[in-house]
Amino acid sequence: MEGGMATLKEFLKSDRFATCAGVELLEIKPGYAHARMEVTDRHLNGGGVCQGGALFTLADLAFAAVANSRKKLTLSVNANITFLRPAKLGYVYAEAVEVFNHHRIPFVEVKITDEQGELIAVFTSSGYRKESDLPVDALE
Ligand SMILES: CC(C)(COP(=O)(O)OP(=O)(O)OC[C@H]1O[C@@H](n2cnc3c(N)ncnc32)[C@H](O)[C@@H]1OP(=O)(O)O)[C@@H](O)C(=O)NCCC(=O)NCCSC(=O)Cc1ccccc1
Repeated sequence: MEGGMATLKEFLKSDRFATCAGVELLEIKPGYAHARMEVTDRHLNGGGVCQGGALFTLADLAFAAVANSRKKLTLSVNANITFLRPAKLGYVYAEAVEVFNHHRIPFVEVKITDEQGELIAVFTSSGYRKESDLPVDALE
């Protein structure tokens, strides 16, 4: 990011691993974020379904968006994912909600669904919110 102030969406584009995996942030509001990723051939594991780490990466960026939507730098200190159904080729969506907006240790839940709206995975994470302000002036 050049010249200081930008949006949180632009700030998070510097997460090149997630960007390379095809993760796109669709919406960020205070306490809420929506993201998607297209599952392509390169996301598949040996079993022919979307690799778990790819789904984790989608959830991780959605976590980053919602946890940082308060404009204070917030990093994940633990994360858990439960895979409920296999994801096949096509879009998967992540809806992230800050369930507990604690000033220091917020808690976030991310639900991943497929194009049919079927629940694919649930990710939960606690963040650590630092005092430092993010160099952003808007969310999107
Ligand atoms: C940021 C912070 C959590 C805190 O930093 P500071 O404020 O400088 O403070 P300090 O490090 O001194 O810690 C204070 C105290 O807390 C303790 N403690 C720490 N963790 C734990 C624990 N899990 N469990 C128990 N205790 C823990 C620590 O030992 C210390 O204890 P002490 O006072 O000596 O007794 C730092 O430890 C860190 O970077 N951790 C790795 C986070 C990371 O890499 N996450 C993944 C990537 S981010 C992501 O996924 C999303 C994203 C993307 C893009 C943008 C944004 C987000």
